[in-house]
Amino acid sequence: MAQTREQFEARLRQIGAERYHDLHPFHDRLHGGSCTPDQVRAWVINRYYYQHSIPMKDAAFMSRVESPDLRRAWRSRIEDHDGTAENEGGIRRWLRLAEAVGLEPDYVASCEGVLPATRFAVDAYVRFVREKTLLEAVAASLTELFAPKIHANRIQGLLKNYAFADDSSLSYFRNRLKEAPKDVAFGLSWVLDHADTQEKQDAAAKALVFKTDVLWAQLDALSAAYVEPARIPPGAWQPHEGLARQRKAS
Ligand SMILES: O=C(O)c1cc(C(=O)O)c2c(n1)C(=O)C(=O)c1cc(C(=O)O)[nH]c1-2
Repeated sequence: MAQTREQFEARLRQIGAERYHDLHPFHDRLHGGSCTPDQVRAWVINRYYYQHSIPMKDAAFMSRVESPDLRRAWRSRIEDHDGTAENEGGIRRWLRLAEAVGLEPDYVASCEGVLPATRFAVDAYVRFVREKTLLEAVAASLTELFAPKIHANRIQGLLKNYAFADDSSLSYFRNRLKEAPKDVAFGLSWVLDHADTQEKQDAAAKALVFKTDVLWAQLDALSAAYVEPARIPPGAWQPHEGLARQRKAS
C-alpha cells in the first residue's frame, strides 16, 4: 500500500539524514579548516565537474518533458547555472572560487585532471536522468532538500578558516541559498503528487538513494586521491598543475 504524503515525505527526509554527503569526513576536514591548500584545490577542480554537468542534466531532463508547464518550472535551473544577461550564473561563480584558491580558471573549466571516479559518478547521474522515468529524475534532484544546511555550514567554516574566503569567492554558495529553496519546493511537491502508488514511491526513494551515492562516491574518490596516504590516479590533477601564474613562481 502507498504511504500517505506525510509518511512518504518523512521517508525521503530520512534518506538524507542517513546518507547525505554532509556526513562525509571530507566535509569535516574542509569546513573545519584541516584541508591543505592543495586539498581545497582538488575539491574545487573535481566539484567543478559536477557543476558543469548539472545544466546538461537539466537539459536532458527537459528534452523528455512533454508538459510546457513542467518545462517552464524547470528551465530556471539551467539559467541559474549558465547565467543570463543580468545574472553571471553559478558556473562563473564557481570559477571565481577556483581563481581565489590559486587555480587558473581555464584549467579548471577544461575538466582535465578530474578524477576518473568523479567522472563516472557524475556521468552516471546525467545518464540516470536521461534514461529513467521523469519521477525518478525529479526524485534524484531532491538531495537539494539537504543542501542549504551544508552550504550555510560551508560559508561559515570557510570564512573562519581560510584566507581565500570572502564575499566574492563564496558567492556561489550564497546564491544557492537563494536559488535552491524554490527548486526544491517545486521538486518535492511534484514528487509527492506523482508518487501515488507504492511502486512509484519505492522507485522515487531508490532514485534519491542513488543520488546520495553519486555525491558520496565523489568525496570518497577525492579522499583516496588527495588525503594521506594519498594515491593520485594516473592522469588526475597533480598539485603543481593548473596554478594561476603568480603562484607558479612561488
Ligand atoms: O554543495 C553541495 O553539497 C551541493 C549538493 C547538491 C546536491 O545535493 O545534489 C547540489 C548542489 N550543491 C548545488 O550547488 C547545485 O546546484 C545542485 C543541483 C543539483 C541537482 O541535483 O539538480 N544538486 C545540487
